[in-house]
Amino acid sequence: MLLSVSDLTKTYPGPDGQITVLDGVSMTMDAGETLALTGESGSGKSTLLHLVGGLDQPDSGRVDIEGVDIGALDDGGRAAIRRDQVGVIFQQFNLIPSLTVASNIAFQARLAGREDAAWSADLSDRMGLTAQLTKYPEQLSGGQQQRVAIARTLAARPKLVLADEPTGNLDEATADTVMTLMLDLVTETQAALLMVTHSERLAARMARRLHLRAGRVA
Ligand SMILES: Nc1ncnc2c1ncn2[C@@H]1O[C@H](COP(=O)(O)OP(=O)(O)OP(=O)(O)O)[C@@H](O)[C@H]1O
Repeated sequence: MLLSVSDLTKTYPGPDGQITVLDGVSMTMDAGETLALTGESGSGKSTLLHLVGGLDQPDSGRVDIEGVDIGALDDGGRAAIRRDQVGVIFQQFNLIPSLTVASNIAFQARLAGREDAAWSADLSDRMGLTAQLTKYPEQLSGGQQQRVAIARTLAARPKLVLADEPTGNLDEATADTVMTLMLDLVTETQAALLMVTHSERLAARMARRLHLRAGRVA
């Protein structure tokens, strides 16, 4: 099993005391699986994604990635898991403004010790970014930046890809094309994909679905 989430709870401080955002969420994913995370706005989808990626800590419960309890790791250990095993794609791209598109794409793969020029070139080509490689992020459209963010994550060949509305900024036709590419690429690299989406159309293209309602698996 690649990912195991057990009885995860998370609260945030609210005006009238703690607000429970996740209320005992459990789930698992095997290597290579695709899973759509759906639910109304505020149901806890992004919070769950952050906890799985070790970007935030739960109040209770645990997350295991490849059998390692990431809550038991120190900051350095969690950073190493994020660098080596997990790729995140958020709506806000988080590209590095001072690096070219090509360097942005190579960046995470280099950090993970898996730089592979041929694979990066293949990704750039398939994402339609070859003509943009020497440009800087600010010179790209939103949709192009989104594709760079996806290519950068896949270039490092993570075992688990966490994506929060990765095609949320794209028009429907482009979103479908990028989604097809993403699904092809995760299949090729045997990565698992856990993706938050509000789109029924995109959710239907994933193998499984987990629906959250008020912080619980519905
Ligand atoms: N850092 C925070 N501090 C306080 N409350 C927070 C924080 N982050 C999230 N929340 C609250 O937790 C709840 C769940 O947020 P979350 O972003 O996980 O929902 P979501 O299902 O991803 O929503 P959306 O579809 O709108 O992105 C919301 O009520 C939100 O206001």
